[in-house]
Amino acid sequence: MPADLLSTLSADNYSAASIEVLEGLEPVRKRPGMYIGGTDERALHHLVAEILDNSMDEAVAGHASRIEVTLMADGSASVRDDGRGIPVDPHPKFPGKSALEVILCTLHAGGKFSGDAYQTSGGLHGVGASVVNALSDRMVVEVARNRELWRQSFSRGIPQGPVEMVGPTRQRGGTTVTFHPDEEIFGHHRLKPARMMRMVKSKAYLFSGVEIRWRSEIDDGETPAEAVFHFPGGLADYLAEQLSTVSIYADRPFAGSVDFAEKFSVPGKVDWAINWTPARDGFIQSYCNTVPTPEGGTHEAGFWSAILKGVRAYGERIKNRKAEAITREDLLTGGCALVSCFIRDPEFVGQTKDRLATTDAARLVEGAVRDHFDNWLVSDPKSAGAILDFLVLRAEERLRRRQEKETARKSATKKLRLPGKLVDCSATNREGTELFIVEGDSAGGSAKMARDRTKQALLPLKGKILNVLGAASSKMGANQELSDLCQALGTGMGSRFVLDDLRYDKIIIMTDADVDGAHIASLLMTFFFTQMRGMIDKGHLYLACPPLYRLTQGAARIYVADDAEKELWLAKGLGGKGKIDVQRFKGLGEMDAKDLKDTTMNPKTRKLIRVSIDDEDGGETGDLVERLMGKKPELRFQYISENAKFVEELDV
Ligand SMILES: Nc1ncnc2c1ncn2[C@@H]1O[C@H](COP(=O)(O)OP(=O)(O)OP(=O)(O)O)[C@@H](O)[C@H]1O
Repeated sequence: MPADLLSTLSADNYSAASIEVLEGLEPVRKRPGMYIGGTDERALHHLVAEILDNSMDEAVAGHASRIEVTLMADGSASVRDDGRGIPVDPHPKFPGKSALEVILCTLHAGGKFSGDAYQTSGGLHGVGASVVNALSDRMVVEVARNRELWRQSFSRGIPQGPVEMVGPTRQRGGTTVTFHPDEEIFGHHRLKPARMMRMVKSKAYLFSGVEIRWRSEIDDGETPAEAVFHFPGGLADYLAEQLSTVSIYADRPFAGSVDFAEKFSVPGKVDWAINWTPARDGFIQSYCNTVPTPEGGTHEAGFWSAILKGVRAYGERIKNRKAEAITREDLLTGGCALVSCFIRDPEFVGQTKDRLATTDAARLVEGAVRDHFDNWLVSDPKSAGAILDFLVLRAEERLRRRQEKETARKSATKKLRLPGKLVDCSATNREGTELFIVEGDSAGGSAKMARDRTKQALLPLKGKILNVLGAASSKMGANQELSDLCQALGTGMGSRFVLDDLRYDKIIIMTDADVDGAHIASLLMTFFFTQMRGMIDKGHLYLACPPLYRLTQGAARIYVADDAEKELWLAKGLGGKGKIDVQRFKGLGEMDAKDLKDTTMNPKTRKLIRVSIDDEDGGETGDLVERLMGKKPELRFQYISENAKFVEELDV
């Protein structure tokens, strides 16, 4: 919504009384996204990570060696460790409250701030356990200390009584946290055995000093009900498992572990493993203090820097001048790496800790890995030579492509047989360009007027495209709409897909805000997911979010996305004079060019959703696409019955 409008709308009723102060754990329930990144399935599993990370911190600190994680039949999760046990004695600063209650019911309460109780911990904000407590309708914490068992129960962050001594126990120490995620927050999402077990297993790989026992009372038909994870081989084993089905360049990966105390006189260490394969795109999975950092950060930067310098130096050593051209981008093509560092006082971006920001981590990791890598390359000239040749080839390919691309767009537009209905943009290179795939010719009309002709291109599609799941490739090739789409994108599909040939930066699916529109968008996403997966992985695919209503009251005008938002504004008023006029857009074609531009196309005012696949996905997305879009109606039916609650909420 334009900013001037916003300000006129609510100037009158904004006063001191509008300023609320949320108390206790209230802010967590009000804005869960701020603490766990949303309320979706990923966020739900993040609750388990928070509790498991606490037990891992106990293990890494040398106080626990066994952790048990259980997914229970009622959807609760329980994490038990044999560590020191959360302190239960009265807290000196909160009279009448135990340390346990303070930890569970107060944000920013914890034992990891000073570094005395834990040297290198994944926890640092003192928030995790209380957030899980706030977002669970039931939580029970049991603590064994000095052979006494203590227990306290909570509901939605509120203690259901004080901590009580239940009786003697044979356990010397330990903590068991059992929680049931609140459906008010997470709706129909449930903890999934496969996803939980993957998380548990990866933790065991990250710290060989721990044994993690997994148990699930929920049977998903594929995940074992019980398993014990203990990996003395650490990351090298983890990488070998991940690359077990592809050919690799080095028989044994470049793997190792360096204690920072020995080299730099600071606490902490780094473990790593890397190998190259010609068979798939590379990846890096990084961790800091056993917390996954899917967005990377300084430890990853330090690692790549060591590898890059090592590869170039080795090239120089064996007089292969071409190695100078290798860049970090080339390392990642086929380079599969795991990096896990342990440092004191890590600085992460956000509570979900997706990226490490500690500057020093880059220096420490680079310094630790570099010498080892040089030695490894020299000690195994066969693997080193093969990897160097592979990387030089990748660098040459990249340079050739870049050269081609510099002249490409212009000549490609001439050379390529572009589909007649493509309304192309005039920019000569890809940067900043967008292709809107629009539903129907009429929508194409107003979009044509609304677009920025230098950067925004349009491809109107007629009706529904072919559902590619289960369709023979000959049928796909013969389908006019799909072949237009491929030509416009310039990339080829399936095994012939080449991401570098993509002619636009962003591909934006723009369909009506109704059921048909959603169906067309899902057919297109299925097509991209199965035939042009790299486009999604590299973040080029987006969904436009056209509004459903336009509300006008005198001079005030706003666009809203759905009925709930409409009702809200109808009740509140827009701040203009007279009656509120409601216009429902039945389709994009009904919007005039200005409406479409302001709400959906202008990069300054629109909202876009980026289509992405969860890093920890492990095939779940493919599975779901197959169930929903595949040829077997019984799978679709099964999904709908299992998720009936969700489906009831759909606007059909
Ligand atoms: N399993 C456990 N064993 C021993 N102490 C624990 C355990 N779980 C939690 N604690 C104590 O409770 C404190 C608070 O935990 P909480 O998860 O709220 O925050 P944190 O781990 O300090 O930081 P973060 O918010 O980054 O996770 C910890 O710092 C630790 O002192």
